[in-house]
Amino acid sequence: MQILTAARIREWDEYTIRELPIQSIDLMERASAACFDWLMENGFKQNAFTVFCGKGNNGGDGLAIARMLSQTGHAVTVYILEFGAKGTADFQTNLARIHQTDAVIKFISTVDTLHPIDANAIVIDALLGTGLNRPPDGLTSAVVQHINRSGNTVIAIDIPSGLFADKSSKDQTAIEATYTLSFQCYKTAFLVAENADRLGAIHILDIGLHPDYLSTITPEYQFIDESIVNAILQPRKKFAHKGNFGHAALIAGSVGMMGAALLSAKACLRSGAGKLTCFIPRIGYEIIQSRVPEAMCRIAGTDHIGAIDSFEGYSAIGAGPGLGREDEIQRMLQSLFLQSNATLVLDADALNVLSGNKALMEELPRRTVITPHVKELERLFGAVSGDFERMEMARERSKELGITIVLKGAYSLVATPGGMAWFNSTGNPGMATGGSGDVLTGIITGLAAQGYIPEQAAIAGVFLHGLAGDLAAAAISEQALIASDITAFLGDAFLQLQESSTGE
Ligand SMILES: NC(=O)C1=CN([C@@H]2O[C@H](COP(=O)(O)OP(=O)(O)OC[C@H]3O[C@@H](n4cnc5c(N)ncnc54)[C@H](OP(=O)(O)O)[C@@H]3O)[C@@H](O)[C@H]2O)[C@H](O)CC1
Ligand SMILES: [K+]
Repeated sequence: MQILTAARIREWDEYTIRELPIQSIDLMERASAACFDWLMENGFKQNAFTVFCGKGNNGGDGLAIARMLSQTGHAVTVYILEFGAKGTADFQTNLARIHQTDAVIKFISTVDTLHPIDANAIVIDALLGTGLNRPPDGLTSAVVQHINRSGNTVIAIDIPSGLFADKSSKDQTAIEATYTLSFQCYKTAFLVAENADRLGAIHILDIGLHPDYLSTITPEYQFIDESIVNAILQPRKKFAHKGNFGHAALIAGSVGMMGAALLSAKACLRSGAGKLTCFIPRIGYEIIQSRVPEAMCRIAGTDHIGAIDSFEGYSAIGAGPGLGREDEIQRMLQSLFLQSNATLVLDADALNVLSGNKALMEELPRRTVITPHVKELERLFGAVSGDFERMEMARERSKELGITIVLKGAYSLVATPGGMAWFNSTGNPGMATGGSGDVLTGIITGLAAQGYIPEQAAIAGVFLHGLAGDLAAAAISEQALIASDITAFLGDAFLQLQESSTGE
């Protein structure tokens, strides 16, 4: 699924009106009917409604929905936010149409005309949509706060009023919706943590915008879905041998942190790598040898990793889980960057070492994937004011350094050197648990070892990681999920992908 900016959505609207063709008012009718149908199919058949409308097309949608509700016997009160200016043409048409119904229509022109909302009514928020061009203030802000304070169920049309579709709305007054019914595609605003309290449950409604438009644009953001991952992953050939699937290496673990190495190693093997060598300190030798018999072990250092003589012979090397931050580790990473031709996957302490020595960043090979969480990204590249700036920073640094950046979060973002950014669509809060990141490092390393280029390994890796987590949560709950369950369900994740590609 595409994630489009407000400007792109407007273009898509115009393209549909021109090419389908369809009249603008009929497109509004379709959008409104999709909302009305959703309300009828999702438990709101018996309710009374209070509909708040602005005078743009979002308000036009609100009026059309109100008409449909009134015509089907619902008690409907409509409040129109009135600044004296005329509404859009489609708003005006729908205003004329709603006068033919029993809906009660009232205007809000001052704060004094704000009346308590009927406690039993479902509130429809159609004040402002993707046409928002400044933070709400004055009367608009007062109406938004009035709705938020009511405690009623609030259903936002297209986007909670007061939220920008594609930039930060932090500290701005905005509707806190229970549900958001949005048209056709995700907006970036739906994917950032800073808006979490405003969006409620999001439902994307198909309003039949012309699909051909999408082939005329390169969107800034995309969702990673099954079809994208299936296009990346290749089936294993009948006469293949383990040499065809690469040799992965993991540099991980230290005293007290061998679990991180273990989690990465198992996930790496379960991702299909042909062979795996683990570079570990002596302290972890028996642990890895007995718990992951499929992996080979090379000892480097005693309590933590020390010098490694050769990085040759590996198609991908993952470094970071449970490493520690000793000076020797910094020297080891420096020689890794200089000597290895493999795809590198850097996480956790490898990133902390990089943050402590920014000069080392200049030496990062271009075939590197880094997998920071929010704090690690800021330690690497500097503080930001919010989620949107952070995403932009990931994109910029990815282009500048020529590396792939996986910014981990509820919707992990994969920023690629070509300037594209991909949001992951799988995963759940149960995965916010120790070791989950180590599993991801193992998966991406395992995929890269098989010859997938860094950005493909990152895109397929985050998707598989999230999907395995979703399957694990479905089986044992989000609460009980631990990182090794993600690895345990990787097989089911691969099977689900295969089924979706063969249409079984
Ligand atoms: N393709 C689709 O998805 C369809 C979307 N539809 C609906 O249309 C809206 C977008 O409608 P639009 O008329 O472009 O914009 P809005 O209704 O969001 O806003 C209208 C005007 O409001 C003014 N504005 C902007 N910011 C503020 C603010 N902070 N306070 C007060 N007023 C504000 C601004 O006008 P100004 O002259 O005052 O600058 C806006 O122009 C979309 O969200 C969908 O709901 C179609 O119905 C179907 C297809
Ligand atoms: K709205």
